[in-house]
Amino acid sequence: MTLPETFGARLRHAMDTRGPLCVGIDPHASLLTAWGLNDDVDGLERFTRTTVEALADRVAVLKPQSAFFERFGSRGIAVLEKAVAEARAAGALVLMDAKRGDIGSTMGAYAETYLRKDSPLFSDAVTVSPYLGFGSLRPALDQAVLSGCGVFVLALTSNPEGAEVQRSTAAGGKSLAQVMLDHMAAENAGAQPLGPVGAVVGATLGDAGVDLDINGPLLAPGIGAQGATPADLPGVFGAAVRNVVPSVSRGVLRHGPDVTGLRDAAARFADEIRAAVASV
Ligand SMILES: O=C(O)c1cc(=O)[nH]c(=O)n1[C@@H]1O[C@H](COP(=O)(O)O)[C@@H](O)[C@H]1O
Repeated sequence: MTLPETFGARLRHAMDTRGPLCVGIDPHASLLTAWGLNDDVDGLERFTRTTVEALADRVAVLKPQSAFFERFGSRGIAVLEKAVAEARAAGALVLMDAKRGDIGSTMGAYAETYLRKDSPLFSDAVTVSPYLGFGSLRPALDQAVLSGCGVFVLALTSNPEGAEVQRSTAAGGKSLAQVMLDHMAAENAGAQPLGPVGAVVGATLGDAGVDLDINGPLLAPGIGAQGATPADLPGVFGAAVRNVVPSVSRGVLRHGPDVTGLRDAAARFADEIRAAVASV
């Protein structure tokens, strides 16, 4: 059996050719209203279609946040399925932001949902939580490699409450987040140009204060609405900034529904990110 091209290779190519920006598709009720849409499935569908049409042919990654679709039940999931397929067809990598985490046998079902090629929600990568134990993620890690997909594992999240858990000291004296990052580095060892396991590290954190040398991508949410800026990236990530995929949701989406407004906002973030990375 020949394995598909790796996620790391596909992501690196997308970052090199399109720039590393990830735009999140987060159809908040308040954004639907601001776009002149109803907070219903039709509004969700128009919001999502407009965002995909505006951005899927130019940004490296689109990251739909599953909760905003799930809240409309099966019809919302249908909108999500269509968006994933259309975004991928237009050349964007789709990172499904589902933040799944469960015991390993259930994690296998999540892995099939997002990472098995014949699934209606098949995506290029998915976000997961390792805080049921890194080993509980094994089915997702294995399925990702089989499908040429990625898994983004929460390490240090952008919300202030995260530190209580993630900065706590694990057996052996390291922070819990560092233990998880060490597992990710082990998964990615030897992969070229990047391994399939990414870490999620908030751009809001100041100096991350952990070893981010995991040979994998680093998703950096928190830019825009949560207060971080692209100029903060070198301070948080240091030399690892070249592997960072900075992520913005509301900071771009608030410029819709005008397609040009969305594209210009994404281009401004992309320019600021390029300048910040070049400064390191
Ligand atoms: O995994 C994520 O994407 C994520 C991790 C994290 O630590 N913080 C974080 O904000 N996110 C997600 O990133 C998006 C941030 O949205 P904005 O604050 O509007 O840019 C939301 O969909 C969050 O769920």
